Amino acid sequence: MSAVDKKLVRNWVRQQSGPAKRAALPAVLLACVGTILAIGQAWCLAAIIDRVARDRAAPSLSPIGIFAVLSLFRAGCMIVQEQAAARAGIRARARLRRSVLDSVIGIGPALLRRQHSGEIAALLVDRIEVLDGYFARWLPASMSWVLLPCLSLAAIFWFNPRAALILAVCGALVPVAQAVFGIGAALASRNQFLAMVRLQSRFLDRIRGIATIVLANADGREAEALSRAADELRRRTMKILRVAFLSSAAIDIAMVVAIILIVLTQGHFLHRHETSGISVHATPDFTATLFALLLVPEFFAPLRGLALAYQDRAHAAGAAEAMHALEHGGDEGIVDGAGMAEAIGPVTVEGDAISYRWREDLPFVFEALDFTVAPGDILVVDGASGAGKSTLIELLLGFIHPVSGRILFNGRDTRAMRGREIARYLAWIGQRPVLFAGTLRENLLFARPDADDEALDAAVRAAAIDSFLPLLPKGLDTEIGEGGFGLSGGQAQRVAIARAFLKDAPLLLLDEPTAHLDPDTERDIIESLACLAEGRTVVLSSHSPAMRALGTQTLSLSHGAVTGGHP
Ligand SMILES: Nc1ncnc2c1ncn2[C@@H]1O[C@H](COP(=O)(O)OP(=O)(O)OP(=O)(O)O)[C@@H](O)[C@H]1O
Repeated sequence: MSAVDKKLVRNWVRQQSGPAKRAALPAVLLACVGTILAIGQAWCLAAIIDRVARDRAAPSLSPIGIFAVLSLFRAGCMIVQEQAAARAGIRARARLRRSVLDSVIGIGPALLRRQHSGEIAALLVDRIEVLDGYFARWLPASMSWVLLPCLSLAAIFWFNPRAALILAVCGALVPVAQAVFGIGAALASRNQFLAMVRLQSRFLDRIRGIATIVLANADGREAEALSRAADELRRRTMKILRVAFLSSAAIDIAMVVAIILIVLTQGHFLHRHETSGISVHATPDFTATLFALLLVPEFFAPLRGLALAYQDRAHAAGAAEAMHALEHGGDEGIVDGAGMAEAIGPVTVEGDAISYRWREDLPFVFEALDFTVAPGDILVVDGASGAGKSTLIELLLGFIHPVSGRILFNGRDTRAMRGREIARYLAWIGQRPVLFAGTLRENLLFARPDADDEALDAAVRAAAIDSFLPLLPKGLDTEIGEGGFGLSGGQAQRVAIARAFLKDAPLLLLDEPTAHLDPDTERDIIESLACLAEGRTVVLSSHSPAMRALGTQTLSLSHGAVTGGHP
């Protein structure tokens, strides 16, 4: 990562921390109350032991009663504190997931050209999930790791200044050790996450290509490669555990040293009794020393919490890096949301001197294309394989933008529209429609979830889905998609057509919709598509002569010229 990117990632973490810190404030306040209660508990316990050891008498009931009440309050405090921290984590993750999803949808399919789908899934699910630790543990710990030990230290200082000094010195060594181990933890955690994403992406790829692997007899080779990736993940996870162990051991050592020093410097209340072993020698320091010793774990607890949560911070930096990469390649040009509320009527689509190339080091796919498609027109995009037909359709979909020139919807530059607004104008049918795991009804309603039964029936009839509905075991409620009932290519294409009918958008983009169909099925599908195209603005790319016959004008990408006109 470049220095500029690192700075951007740091800024991102800071930005996220703002609202999350406010949400974590109740947890921090409750932690302060918990520490004050712990101080009271330590004092009661010291008083009880003092009375038993010094006076060899039964302890009085009042410190025991107070200790019990404080313990109850403290337990309640800890429960509420955990709940407050968890709530802050849930809110923050929901906000982040929403914003990442918005970015992913904003960039559209173009994202899949630069990032593996496994990586995107890992970001949306795993990376945001592990941020729970950042919001629920790291933020409260980082806000209170100085304050809470200071509260304990102040109480000890009041009764036992020498013990407070020892604790302050030992406590000060902990952040130094954490700084050393923290760098290692951040690096180890980042590497572990990268190894996990690599393993997930590999798995996803191989599952998708399972038929190719079996036919190529490559199962042994693939299993070996997967086992290597899994082993790398195991090694990196072990490294994280080692760093975490060392970091926790550093705190334990500081704590033990503090206890030994307090006992060595103030242990004169202990002496060996001639007959009964160790016994207590009454001194005025006894309660104060005991009080300090009892508070040592409390003093170190926030530092331990910070050390344990350090890994969560490292995860957050990794997530920030991934999210930054996502936002970095987003829709820079999409700015104004005007028009979102307006109803969408018929649309005239214009290409005004459009040029496009995929990357600066690649040649232009096409240059200075001009065309106008009015409502009722069907523009057939013509050109040999690789001439740029799908590229032009992607430009019209708004997933990519012209390098120069403009695409206008009713005279409005699409660059000035949000992705969601462009989406309202159009329906798109590609070569293979995506069927999600769910019922046929859910798949159809995907285009318009609020459609009523009447609209759904009309779309089902218009797309001739009713012709194969009786063959499905549960009609519209048959489970289809991944793991569900399989639909043929033609049936799946009908689902896409029905979705387009339901959406009722004025612009229809068709990218080789009959590419994989036999002539009979193609004829039926073309009939439905012709019906769908009526009165709409249509841009069509197809190698099929029957499909192209629907066109009212043709744009030849090899010559950059439009032929034909209104029918
Ligand atoms: N993501 C990409 N990155 C770089 N180049 C690309 C990318 N997608 C397409 N291209 C290139 O752009 C050119 C046009 O591709 P496109 O898919 O638009 O052609 P097409 O006319 O639709 O082809 P076909 O008829 O075979 O589907 C091709 O040279 C292709 O290699």
